[in-house]
Amino acid sequence: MSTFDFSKPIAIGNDHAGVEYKQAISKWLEEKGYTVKNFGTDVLTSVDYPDFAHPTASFVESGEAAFGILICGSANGVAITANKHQGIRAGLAWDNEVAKLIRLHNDANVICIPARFIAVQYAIQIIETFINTAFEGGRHANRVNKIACS
Ligand SMILES: O=C(CO)[C@H](O)[C@H](O)[C@H](O)COP(=O)(O)O
Repeated sequence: MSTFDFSKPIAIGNDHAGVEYKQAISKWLEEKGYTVKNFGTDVLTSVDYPDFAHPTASFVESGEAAFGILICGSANGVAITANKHQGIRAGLAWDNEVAKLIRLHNDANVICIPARFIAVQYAIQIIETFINTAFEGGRHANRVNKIACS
């Protein structure tokens, strides 16, 4: 069961390593009836991932998105960048189990996909798992509430 508000768009951002994955993921999401807002580059020319991860994260942080998807080569650059935003909990997901855990335990609102390490169809499966998993709360809520630093 998803707890995301799909009256809002899904924000998606990527660098040059994530262009093709962004296109395939966006197509799949739109075919499923979701609205996607693109903050990523659409060309393969080398770019700097923070220029795309920050705007994506800002849109999620402002409450305008259901959640965010970020894609780069290893997913680390975009995850590190997004997690600089106070309202963002960005989790790196390379398989279904981890995608489930970043929702169940961490209430992640951004999923970061490593395009150079997993197949595109598997990336789509991972995102489907993320969408269909709700935060478990309980002991995890105490921990999530302690993440923010002043
Ligand atoms: O930032 C990253 C790793 O932390 C991303 O994987 C980038 O996509 C990667 O660094 C880009 O590398 P490139 O050699 O400039 O294509």
